[in-house]
Amino acid sequence: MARLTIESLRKFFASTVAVDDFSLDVADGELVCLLGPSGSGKSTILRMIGGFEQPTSGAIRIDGQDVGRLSPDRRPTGMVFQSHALWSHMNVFNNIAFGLKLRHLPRAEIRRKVEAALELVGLGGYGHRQTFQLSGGQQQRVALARSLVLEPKILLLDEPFASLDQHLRERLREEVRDIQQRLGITTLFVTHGQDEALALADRIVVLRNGQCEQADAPDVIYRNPQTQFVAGFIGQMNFIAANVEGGTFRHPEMSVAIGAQDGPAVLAVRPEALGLVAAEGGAGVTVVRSTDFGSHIMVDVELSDGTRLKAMTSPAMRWERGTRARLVPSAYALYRDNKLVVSGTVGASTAAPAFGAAPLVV
Ligand SMILES: Nc1ncnc2c1ncn2[C@@H]1O[C@H](COP(=O)(O)OP(=O)(O)OP(=O)(O)O)[C@@H](O)[C@H]1O
Repeated sequence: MARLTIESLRKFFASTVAVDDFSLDVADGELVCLLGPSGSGKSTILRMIGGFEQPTSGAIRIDGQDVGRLSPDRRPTGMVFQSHALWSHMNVFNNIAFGLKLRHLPRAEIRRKVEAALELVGLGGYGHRQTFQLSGGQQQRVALARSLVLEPKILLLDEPFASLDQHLRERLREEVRDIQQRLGITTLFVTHGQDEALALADRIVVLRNGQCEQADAPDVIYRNPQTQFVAGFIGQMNFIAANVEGGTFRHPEMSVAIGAQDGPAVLAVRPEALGLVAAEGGAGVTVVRSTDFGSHIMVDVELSDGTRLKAMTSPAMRWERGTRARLVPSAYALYRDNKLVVSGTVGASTAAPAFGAAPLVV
């Protein structure tokens, strides 16, 4: 087990700022997911930790030791890439044994460690296979075993399952979580997939333009997003732009007493916190689509200004296209210039936003 500390990391590629003043502390045995859109700097951060890219500035410490000047093979890190890059001229055993042979371990010990690693990734008895005889998922398992057999202090996973189909990806991520917990290995996992991050992580770091937007436990990221970007990036979110006037967010179809300063703002409401009631006399919003997911129905509605929103309703209610409805939000967050101003539940008094203290946006 090991602790990873990243201090003010920066990486420029000519005029491109890939990583911009990024700091992070990862505790012993913690699994942190780096999540963000394409080009937000996730892989570059991982590659700098693994030693495959030199930082422009900043420090990377593992258990307090600055590893910045060490080559990848001298760092206590193991990295698994999206493309497994197994050596095709070697069988599975030799692929996994390669790093141990470089360390000149006795043959019996190499055999014991390789077999243990194969068992760990569910490939016991596959040592003699050639890599082309393996499925994509099995090849990624070998890549994982090849890293784990070297007993790294820090495991770095760069979208390791991105090339696999959804079903296999879900299965392998459960297995990785299981192995990671059994070994208690400190892990950084890069992913595009919010579901993957929500399912796997002890903590999610949401990146944007090389900077950290928010680093928190998955439930906090989902329920209490501190920026409009995070609110829109994780899960489904409705955004409505309007003015706050006299302490009330005023949109023709949705007014919420909000206790924020007057001025333009964006109200965010999750579909599960947006209720619909039938509107009388042609007032309200218009139902444009209703999709039955079995456990719930997702109703798309259109506001008078053309804004489309999603409301999650119970299967007991049917909403035909063209029906008029009134919006009843139960929880919201208000953002201004990307920053959270206030969040709350409708009808309850609104509190100043503070981690843990602010009402949840559900
Ligand atoms: N070797 C390189 N040379 C020049 N620019 C690079 C290089 N590697 C990355 N970049 C740039 O740095 C930025 C961050 O890239 P990075 O690959 O870290 O993003 P990412 O979040 O991992 O993206 P993706 O999800 O698409 O893999 C991007 O603008 C990218 O074009």
